[in-house]
Amino acid sequence: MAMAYQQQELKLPEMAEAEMQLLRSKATELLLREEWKDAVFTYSQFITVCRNQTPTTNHHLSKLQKSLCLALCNRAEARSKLGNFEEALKDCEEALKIESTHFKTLLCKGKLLLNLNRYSSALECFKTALLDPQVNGNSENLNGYVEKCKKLEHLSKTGAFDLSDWVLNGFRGKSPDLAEFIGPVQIRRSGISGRGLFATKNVDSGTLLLVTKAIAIERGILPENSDENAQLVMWKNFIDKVTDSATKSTKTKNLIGLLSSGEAEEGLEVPVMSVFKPETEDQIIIPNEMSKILSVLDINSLVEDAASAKVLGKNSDYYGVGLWVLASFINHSCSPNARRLHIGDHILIHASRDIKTGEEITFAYFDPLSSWKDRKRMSETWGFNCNCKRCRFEEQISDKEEMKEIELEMKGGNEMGAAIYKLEEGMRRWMVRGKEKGYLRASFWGAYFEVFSSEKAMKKWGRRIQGMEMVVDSVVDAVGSDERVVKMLVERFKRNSTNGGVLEMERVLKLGRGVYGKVMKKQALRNLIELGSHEYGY
Ligand SMILES: C[S@@+](CC[C@H](N)C(=O)[O-])C[C@H]1O[C@@H](n2cnc3c(N)ncnc32)[C@H](O)[C@@H]1O
Repeated sequence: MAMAYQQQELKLPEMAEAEMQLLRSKATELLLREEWKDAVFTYSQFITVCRNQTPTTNHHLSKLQKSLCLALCNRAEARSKLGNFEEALKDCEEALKIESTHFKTLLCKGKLLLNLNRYSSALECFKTALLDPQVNGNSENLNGYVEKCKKLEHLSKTGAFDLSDWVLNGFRGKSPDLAEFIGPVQIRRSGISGRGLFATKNVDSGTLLLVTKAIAIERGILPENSDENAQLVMWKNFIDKVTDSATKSTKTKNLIGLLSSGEAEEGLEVPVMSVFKPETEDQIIIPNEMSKILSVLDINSLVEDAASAKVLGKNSDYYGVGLWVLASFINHSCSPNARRLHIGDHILIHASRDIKTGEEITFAYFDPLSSWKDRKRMSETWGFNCNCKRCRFEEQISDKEEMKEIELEMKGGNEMGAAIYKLEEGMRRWMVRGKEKGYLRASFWGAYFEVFSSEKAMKKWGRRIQGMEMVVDSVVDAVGSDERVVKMLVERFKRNSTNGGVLEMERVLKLGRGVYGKVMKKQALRNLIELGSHEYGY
């Protein structure tokens, strides 16, 4: 009996060693074959066997630790390929506890942190890795990462993005480096509904307010005649993606837990801005609200190619739906002061006109250049009744008999010049002043556009209606910059290029900054405006 025990004692480490050897080869092969799930499973088995070993000598201990460190690092690699960044990060941290300068782990951890937008921590990792003597062959690659981290960290602090080269290259080549950025904004309780985003300082049109990466996006090409089924499939895939991200990351789950599900918004917590910063450790503790995920997505998902949005670098059949957490705190207004730009998985929100400290930042969930009745219908589809200043004013005025006649005339496709003339006259008699004129003109923008772009109509009505520049100014004052308004100015600019061209171009560029943001130089902006002017028409 004693003999058998002794034999077993002697054999145990060897058996374990053999088992480890087997698991190691299997896991390496799976890793090479990019079978990430199975690789994670096999490395986990290896790690358990390795941890259960009792080292017999110091040499044995050091051998076991080396094996454990490498296995943790490889499991991290496989987990990161599966998008399981948090778990992968934990593996890296454990591996680095064993060997604080393990080159491969430092590289893996750096890339993970970069993916999680934690630029300064990623930079630390890459810098430490650079100190490794075995770096030689890899130094160029590593220096590239160091530079990228420095650049992104700078961008995340300053918001000094420049998309000029990419735009000027016709969106070809490498897409621009984008970092998460929180500008002069703060979440507060809103007079519109629940919480909203507010400006913490005066900003002018085009100023970048925030840049944030999507939790998940589902994209596809949806031709105009595609059936509802195709949209439903996309929506289901999108829900799966969000759920998957939330399952893999506690932070993501907690952030989603902050979002409104459309009910009892007044009672919702007002989060501090630091929870949205990628470097902030997980600090929100919220009960698991995943059961509400469907309504949260219903209320907060954004379609990339919607009103108040531009998608850069994609074709026109393209359709994408996504969830951007911080942008989800922005309420709707029919008289909005911000717009969004979609580039890759990032959303960039910028002021579409000048905004004052303390003012709520809003964008339009649906087209602000549409009539009050159409907007009312769209806001009901969204599940709320828009009660913004513009809607309140237009609701009142919609009772006037004359207004009803004007609407009918415009709908009937009658002479738009006559209808506009009637509207302008009406506004004079009803003593409509200031911004309110812009509200009504924005509501009937299609008609103004038709008249201002037709030489025949202008010959007949031009003298009797307000000048185009005044109309443009008042519309921009009411709803912020819009590419359709810019388009009209561009066309006029082309017609009158010999007459005051420079000033007009400056004006177009100013409005262009409201549409695309101050994220590119003049020439690139000009190109975009030119592209935009081919895109829209009535
Ligand atoms: C994306 S969330 C905006 C942030 C939300 N207020 C919160 O507290 O989380 C969209 C929801 O906000 C509310 N909302 C946004 N704009 C509104 C408006 N103009 N009027 C009324 N409710 C609005 C609606 O409940 C809508 O479903």
